Amino acid sequence: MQRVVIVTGANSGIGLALCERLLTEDSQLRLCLACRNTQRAEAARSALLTSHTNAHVDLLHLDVGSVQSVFTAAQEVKARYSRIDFLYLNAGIMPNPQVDVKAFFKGLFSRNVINMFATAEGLLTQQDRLNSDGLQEVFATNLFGHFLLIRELEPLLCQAGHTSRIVWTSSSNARRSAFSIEDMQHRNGTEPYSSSKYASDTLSLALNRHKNNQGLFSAVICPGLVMTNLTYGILPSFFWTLIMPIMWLHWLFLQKSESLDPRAKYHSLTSGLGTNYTQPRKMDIDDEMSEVLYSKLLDLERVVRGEANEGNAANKLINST
Ligand SMILES: NC(=O)C1=CN([C@@H]2O[C@H](COP(=O)(O)OP(=O)(O)OC[C@H]3O[C@@H](n4cnc5c(N)ncnc54)[C@H](OP(=O)(O)O)[C@@H]3O)[C@@H](O)[C@H]2O)C=CC1
Ligand SMILES: CC(C)=CCC[C@@H](C)[C@H]1CC[C@H]2C3=C(CC[C@]12C)[C@@]1(C)CCC(=O)[C@@H](C)[C@@H]1CC3
Repeated sequence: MQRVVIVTGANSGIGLALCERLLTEDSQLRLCLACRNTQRAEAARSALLTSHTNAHVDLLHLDVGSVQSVFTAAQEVKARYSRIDFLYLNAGIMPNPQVDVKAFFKGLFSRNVINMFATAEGLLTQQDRLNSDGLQEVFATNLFGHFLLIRELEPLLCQAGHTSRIVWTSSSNARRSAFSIEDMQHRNGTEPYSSSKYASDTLSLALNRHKNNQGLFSAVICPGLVMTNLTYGILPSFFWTLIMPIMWLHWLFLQKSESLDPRAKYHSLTSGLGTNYTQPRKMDIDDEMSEVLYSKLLDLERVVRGEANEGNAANKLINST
C-alpha cells in the first residue's frame, strides 16, 4: 500500500534532505511537503522530482507558527488523505541567536569542552517575541503548532488496525534547566530554543503514554550539528569551516542498533572513519512533568480553539498561559 508521509519545514536543510532520503528508500511514497513559503516549497518539489522523476510529491501550505494556518492545513490533509503513516515534525526556528564568545573561550579550556561543542550549553541565547496569536514565537513554531497539528490529525493518525508514527526533530541543545513547566512558553528566559526542544522531548513521552494504545507512536531524533540556514544564521559559513577539525572530537563513537525507545533520543553521529550511525541516548525527562505539560497544552488548545472561533486572538491568550 502507498505510504503517506508528511514533513513540516520540508523546503530546506534537514527537512529537504530527509525527503530526498525517504524517496530513495521508497519511491512509491505519497510525500507531502508542509511549508509556509509556497515559492520555496515549489522549488523543493522540483528539486525532488529532478532526482526522483516518478515520485508523488504534494505541497501543503502550513505556517506551523499560526493557529489558523494549522487548522486550515489540517482540514486540507483530512480532505486529501485517508490515513497518515509518518508525520515528521521538523519545522523549527532559532531567531536572533547570540553567541557568548567569552563563555566559549572559557569553556574551550574547561573539562566541559566536549559537551559545549555537542550541546552549546551556556553559549547560545535567542531573542523571542510574541506572534500574532499572542504566543511566544519559538514555542508556537517548534512545539505548540505541531501539537495542534497532531490533535487535528488524530482521526488519521489513530486508526484501528493501523500504526502511525510521529518523528520530532529535536536537538542536543534541549536542556531540562532551560525549561520550566510554570513558564512553558519561555516568556521569561533567554533560551527559548533549548526550552522548546526539551518540551518536545517531554511531550513525545506523554504522547506515547496516551496514544500507543490507539496505534500512534512518537519518537525523537537529534540530527547533531548540520550546516543549514539555521546554523548559518548563528555564524557565517567560514567560521564553521574553521571549527570543523574540533568537531571531529565528537565523531569517535561506535555504531549500535536498537529498536525505538520512547525515553531515548536518537542522535545522528559520524565515526572517526566517516561512517554515519545513530546512537540512542536516554532523555532527561520524567513522567510527571510530561503529564503536566500535556494537560497544559490541552488547556491552551481549548483557549486557542475558543479564540479561533471568535476570531479574536492575542490578549486572552497572553493572560491565560
Ligand atoms: N541544523 C542543525 O544543526 C540542527 C537543527 N535542528 C532542528 O532541525 C530542524 C530543521 O532545521 P534546519 O534544517 O537546521 O534549518 P532550516 O532553517 O534549513 O530549516 C527549517 C525549516 O523549518 C521551516 N519553518 C520555520 N518556521 C516555520 C513555520 N512557522 N511554519 C512552517 N515551516 C517553518 C523553514 O521554512 P522557511 O524556509 O519558510 O523558513 C525551513 O523549511 C529544526 O527543528 C531545528 O531546530 C536540530 C539540531 C541541530
Ligand atoms: C564565537 C565563537 C568563537 C565560538 C562559538 C561556537 C559556537 C557558535 C558553536 C559551538 C557548538 C555549536 C552548536 C550549535 C550552535 C553553535 C555552537 C554553539 C547548536 C546549538 C545549533 C543548533 C542545535 O540544535 C545544536 C545541536 C547545536 C549544538 C552545537
